[in-house]
Amino acid sequence: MPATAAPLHIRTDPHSGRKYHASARLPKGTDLLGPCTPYSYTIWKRFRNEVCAECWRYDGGRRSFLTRRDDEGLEREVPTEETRSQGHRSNISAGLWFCDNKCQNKWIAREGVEAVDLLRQLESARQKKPKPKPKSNAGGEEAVAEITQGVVEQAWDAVKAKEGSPKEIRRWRDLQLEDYEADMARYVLLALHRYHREQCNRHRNSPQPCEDGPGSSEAPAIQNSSTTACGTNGDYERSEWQTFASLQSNEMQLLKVCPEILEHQTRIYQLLKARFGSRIKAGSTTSSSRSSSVPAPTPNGAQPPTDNARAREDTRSGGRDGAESATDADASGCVGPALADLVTIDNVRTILGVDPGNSFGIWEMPVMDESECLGFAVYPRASFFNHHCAPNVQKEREGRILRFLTTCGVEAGEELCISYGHVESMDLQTRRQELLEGWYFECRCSRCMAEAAGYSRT
Ligand SMILES: C[S@@+](CC[C@H](N)C(=O)[O-])C[C@H]1O[C@@H](n2cnc3c(N)ncnc32)[C@H](O)[C@@H]1O
Repeated sequence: MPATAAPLHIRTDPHSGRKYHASARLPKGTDLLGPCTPYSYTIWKRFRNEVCAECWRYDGGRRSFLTRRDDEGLEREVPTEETRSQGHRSNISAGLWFCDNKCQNKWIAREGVEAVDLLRQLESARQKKPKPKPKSNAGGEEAVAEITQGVVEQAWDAVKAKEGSPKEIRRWRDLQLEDYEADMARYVLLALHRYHREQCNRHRNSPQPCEDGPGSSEAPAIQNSSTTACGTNGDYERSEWQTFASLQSNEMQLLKVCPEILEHQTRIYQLLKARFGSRIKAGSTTSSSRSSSVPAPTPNGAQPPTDNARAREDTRSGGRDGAESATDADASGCVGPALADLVTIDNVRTILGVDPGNSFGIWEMPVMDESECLGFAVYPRASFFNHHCAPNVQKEREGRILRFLTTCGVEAGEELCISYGHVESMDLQTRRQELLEGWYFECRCSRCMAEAAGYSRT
């Protein structure tokens, strides 16, 4: 195999979707994707003060190694009137703790310093005291309403119908999110912010909308054998959003099991829309477009396209409902579509729908039965690995980086699979049940198929 050839490629199967296969014979220990970094993540509130936001170090609850907080110690511009009016308050923490300034600088270099302000604004909407849970009925079990696709669409249509109303936007801006909602809202906001930065970089690097790139086809091209498939440096040059948004949505599967999450999801959207996605200013009665009527020049001096020339992008390449993209400079100096344009119901549903079934738990290391789950993260290209109950690939976490290594020699054409959970030692029925409940699919790996065929003959 030539040194630059990709060790794996994607094939699609009618039963289990996209999956990786070996492009050539691979020895044990082959690094399949290179170092993968997450597109977005969240650390649960409970662990926020005990985990480094960059390297995810966790020391059993001790926090003496965490010496930096948010953007503390960094030279920052004084917040503008605009950021202040949007809720920036210096006494509100963004909920980021770092081992040291190295970790802090790394996080800020990747996410952008404005991400700290965004998280601060979000944290100001976190409920200070959790509301007492409503008392359950006599049997102790809450009645769970049946949920259908129609019910879900109706709920979102009702939200959509109200989002043009300044009165509703003012009400949504004042929503106080429960911890689960605020933690999920952080994951959504970081994904939107990253997508925004990708868009800005594309505009900066090419004035024409970019049609190609590794994520634009259904099966992303894996360019290089071991160093850049997931990428650490060039992440923003290629549109990883397209890969992220193409991941299988498990929205309905999750809501069928936990119907109460629908209300959490709509509240998350309402808050994000009101605080980050609305052109309606608090106190105004009309919806206005981007405030400046004079478009800012692009960095190369050219005038950006006028409103009429604004490109409408397809949703899978720019949001499922095709957010209209503005191309003037925003408050952070970013040239390209505004973050506000990306806060759409379809984008938020896409992001929330990707978590169940695709995200990787951030487990306390070394992973043992009693390890804490500190949060979760989505690594778009890594999510194309299918599950096998006798996997030939194992994942290794080093800080926030995941690597995928073959555990044995693999023949050309053979499928490359990881294990989604610790199900290998269970019997067929228990394994299948676990995977159905935790990951929403009936396992059709060769081990399960062979065992099932054996059982059906006896
Ligand atoms: C993380 S995704 C893997 C990528 C997925 N195949 C795709 O096309 O996006 C998990 C989904 O892949 C499918 N899948 C993964 N492993 C499978 C297996 N062993 N048997 C059946 N379906 C599987 C299921 O639909 C599952 O919900």
